[in-house]
Amino acid sequence: NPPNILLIFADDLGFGDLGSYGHPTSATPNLDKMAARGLRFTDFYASCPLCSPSRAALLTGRYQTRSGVYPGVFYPGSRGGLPLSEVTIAEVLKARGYATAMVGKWHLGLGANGSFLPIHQGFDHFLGVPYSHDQGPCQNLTCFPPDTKCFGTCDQGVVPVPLLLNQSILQQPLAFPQLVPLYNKFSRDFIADCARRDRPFFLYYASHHTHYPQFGSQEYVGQSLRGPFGDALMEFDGSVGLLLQALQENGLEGNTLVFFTADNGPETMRMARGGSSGLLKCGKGTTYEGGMREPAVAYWPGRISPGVTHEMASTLDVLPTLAALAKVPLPTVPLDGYDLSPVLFGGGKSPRQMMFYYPPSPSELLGVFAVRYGKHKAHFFTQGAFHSGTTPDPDCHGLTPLTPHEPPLLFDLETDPAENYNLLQGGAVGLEVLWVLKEIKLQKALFDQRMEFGESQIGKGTDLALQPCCAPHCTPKPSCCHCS
Ligand SMILES: O=[N+]([O-])c1ccc(O)c(OS(=O)(=O)O)c1
Ligand SMILES: [Mg+2]
Repeated sequence: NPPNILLIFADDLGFGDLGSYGHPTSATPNLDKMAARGLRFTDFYASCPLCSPSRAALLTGRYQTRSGVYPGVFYPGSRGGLPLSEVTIAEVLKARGYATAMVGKWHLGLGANGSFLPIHQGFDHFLGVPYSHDQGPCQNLTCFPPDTKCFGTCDQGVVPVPLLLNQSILQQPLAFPQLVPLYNKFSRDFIADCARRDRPFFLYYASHHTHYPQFGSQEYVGQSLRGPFGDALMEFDGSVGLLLQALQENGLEGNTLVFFTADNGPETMRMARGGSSGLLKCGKGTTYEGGMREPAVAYWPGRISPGVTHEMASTLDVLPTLAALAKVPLPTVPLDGYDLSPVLFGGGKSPRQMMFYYPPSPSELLGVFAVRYGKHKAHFFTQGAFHSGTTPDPDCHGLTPLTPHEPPLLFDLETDPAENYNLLQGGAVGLEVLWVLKEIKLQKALFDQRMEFGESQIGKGTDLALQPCCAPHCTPKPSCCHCS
C-alpha cells in the first residue's frame, strides 16, 4: 500500500507560537513531541500571507495567481471558488485508490448549490465550515463554556456560520464548544474505517485554531498560561495528539506521513488574542517573514529521521511531494512546487532554492513584492496590513502605504532573519552583494514574465442568495437562517 497521508493545517498560527519554536507559555506537548521525533523546518513558507490564496496553493501546488484565488479571501456569498478545473491533492491521490476526507475550514468557495465544496474537489467526505468562523455574527455565541461569549462581534449582516456535512447544513449557527470534539471523532472514525478496509487514506485536517475568535471545549477552558489564545492552541494540540493516537491504535504509524503547517502569519492586531511570529518581522497580510514563514513538521516514524532542517520549502511543495510518495503522475499543468523527498528522507538539499512572495492583492503590474534567493531576500515593494497592527513596528501597520524600493531592500536571512539590517545601506557594498542584487532582480523579472494570472475568482463578488441557509425560504435573510 502507498503511505497514508495526514495533512494537519492550522489557521493564523505564527512562526513563534509553538513551544518547540520558542514560545514561553504556549502548551503544545503533542506538536512539540512530533517536532522532536520528526523533521522540523525552520524555513518553510506559505504562498501568501492570507487564508484562501494560501490554501489554494497548498491543495494545487500552484500559486494563487494561476488558480485565480485572489485578491483577499472568499466570503459567505462569494460567486467564485477554487476552479473545478484545478487538480487538488485529493484528486491526485484518489486516482491511486486513496480514501479522502476533509475536516475543518475550507475557505475555497461555496458557489451555487455548494458547487465548489470539498466533495467536488476530490474529497469523499467533508465535515466543516465553508469559510472563516468569524464570517458570521458571533457576539451572542458561547466561545468558552459554560458562558463566555466570543470576543468582539465578528462579521455582521451575513448568515450565522454553518457546520456542513458534505453539502448539508448540520448546525447554523455552529456550536463552538462542541466543534472540535466532533471533528476529532469524525477523523478517528475515518482512520479506523480505512484501516479496517485496508484502504490508503488522505485526511486533510484544517483546524480553525488559532484564528479569531478563539474558542475551546470545556476541558481546555482556562487551562493555559497564555489565556484564551493559549486555551484554543491547547485544544488544537490535543487534536493532534488524538490523531497520532488513532494512527497508533490502528497500527498505521509506520506507514503514514503526518505533515503539519499553517496558512499564514499571526494576526497581531488581536494583541494578546493574536499569535506571534517570534523574532520574525510583522505578520498576517504582509510579505515580511512573519507573514509567510510558518512552523512546519514532517513526521513518519521509521522513515523520516528526527532533526531540524534549514532547507527552504513551501506549501507549494506538498502536492508534488505527496504525488512522488504515492507514485502517481503530476497534474499536466504548470506547477510551482518541488518534490521534497531529498529533504525528508535523505537529509539532502532542497530542490527549492527560491521563494516568491505575493501580497494579499497581487497585480501583474507590480508582480511579486519580494524574492528569496538562497539566504538573501529582496523587497521590491513593501506594505503594511491591518491584520499586522498594534505591534511597535510601524512597517507592519495597515496605514503604512505601498512603498516601492529601487534598489530593493536586501537582507541576509541567515545572519538577520528579523530583516533589520539592509545590506545596501550604511557602508561599502561588496561584490558578492552586488552579484546577488543583479541575480535576484533577474529572477523576479523572469518569474513575473512567465506567471500567467488566471481570472480572479474573488473578483466575481458576492450574491446574498448564495449564502448557506438552513431554512432556504425563510425571511428576513440573513438572520432567519438560524436553526436550533
Ligand atoms: O482578509 N480578509 O478580509 C479576511 C476576512 C476574514 C477573515 O477571517 C480573514 O482571515 S483569514 O481567513 O484567516 O485570511 C481575512
Ligand atoms: Mg488564516
